[in-house]
Amino acid sequence: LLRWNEVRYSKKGLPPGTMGWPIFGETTEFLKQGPNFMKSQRARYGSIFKSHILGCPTIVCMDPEVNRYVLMNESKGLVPGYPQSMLDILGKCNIAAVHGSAHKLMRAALLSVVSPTMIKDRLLPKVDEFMRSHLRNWDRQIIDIQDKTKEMALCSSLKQIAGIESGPLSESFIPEFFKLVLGTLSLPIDFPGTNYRQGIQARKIIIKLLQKLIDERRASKTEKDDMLGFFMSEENKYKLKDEEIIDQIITVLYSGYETVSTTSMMAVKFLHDHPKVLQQLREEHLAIREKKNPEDPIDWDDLKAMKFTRAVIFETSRLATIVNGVLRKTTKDMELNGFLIPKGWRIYVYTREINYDSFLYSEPLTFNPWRWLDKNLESHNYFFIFGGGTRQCPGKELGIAEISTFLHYFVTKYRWEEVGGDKLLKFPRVEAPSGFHIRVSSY
Ligand code: HEM
Repeated sequence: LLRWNEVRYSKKGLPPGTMGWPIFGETTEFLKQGPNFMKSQRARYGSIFKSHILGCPTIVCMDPEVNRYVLMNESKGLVPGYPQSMLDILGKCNIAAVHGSAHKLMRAALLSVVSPTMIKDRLLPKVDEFMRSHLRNWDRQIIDIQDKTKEMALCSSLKQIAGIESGPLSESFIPEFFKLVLGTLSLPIDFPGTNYRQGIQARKIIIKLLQKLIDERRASKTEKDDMLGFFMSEENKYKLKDEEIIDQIITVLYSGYETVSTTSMMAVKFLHDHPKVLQQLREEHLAIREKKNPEDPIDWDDLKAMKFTRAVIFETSRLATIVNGVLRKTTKDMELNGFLIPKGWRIYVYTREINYDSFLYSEPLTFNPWRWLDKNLESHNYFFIFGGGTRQCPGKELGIAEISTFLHYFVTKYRWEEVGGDKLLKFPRVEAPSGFHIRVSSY
């Protein structure tokens, strides 16, 4: 079978590599050995090799220059290649499901609700208010910071999107959102009880809840200063249909959920392990607090002054590798770096190893936020922490604003120690399977 499968995919011009078993391919090796599988294949076949993972014939690309090319050249037939379950559950107007001019429109509309002006005037005040109340009463508690940062990412988004705070709406929304997330990561098997079916049902409920909200707002003719209010506003030049607005909202919730929460959790972990970094971070935040009354919120100028915080966030994302890479697929046969890639194949733009490249980052395994202050690393050509090219993360600054505000209140109010023994998995996702527990006390 192994041989048959190799012959089946042995088209001339394809990169070297192995295809594993029919149907399963090399998915088990990929998930079990993770980064080591990728590194050993690279050692054997070079930075571009073929494989069969997660149900598709795939070209894994670990070459920074070629990765950059793939990200910059969507128009040449390199469109997002995310799994079917994700597309079904996130909706047909979801940004990852649209290409060309439709993508341009959806992206521009999305960028307008997370623009610097929106963050400054409308979103940051909400984030600030949310973080204050979320971090209240942690004193002398043992908390699971993984749980708390997940709740934080979701509830902070709900507040920014539609002013949704604790109450009946959030109580019906949150469990459905969790089902939706699980569904997007499952095999598309539409059978009663499967995660996929539950995800599809959760999507329907979420659509109903959001549509009701839109109808109520329209009927009451009130204009709110949140993201939904901006999408619906007369002055907004992007006139989206209701179903498009709803898919945009689901996109914002989904894209900012695991990224923001995991980065925040890992920042807490690295700060705990590196007291000098924590000390400098705390000084930055105490200096901001000193100029304010206790009740004054974090504003745009404060955010801009948080230079070291930004460096801590980048260094956390780099060292923990919150995002291993992104997926594309070919819409036609094409040539890539001298190889011929058939139509419909996945391209795994695998960026993880770039984070540990000693040419870009000296002593790459050391947690050293100062490296981001010395040089302008954020604008180098292979900075892929937030993706790149036409689909570079539109929520980057909003995500950084949220994590910075969280860190502001966390490090100025509390000190903490790990309760210990909690395991952290690094691959395929950064997570603490049994939670990540810390003992918190007031500072
Ligand atoms: C630390 C936090 C974050 C990280 C590390 C991150 C990372 C990324 C990456 C790597 C991509 C590229 C995906 C691809 O090329 O297929 C991306 C795209 C995207 N991100 Fe983020 N993200 C973060 C926060 C957010 C937030 C808060 C939002 C909310 C608005 C958001 C919304 C999006 C959207 C909508 C896309 C797709 C853009 C497109 O297809 O044009 N992200 N993000």
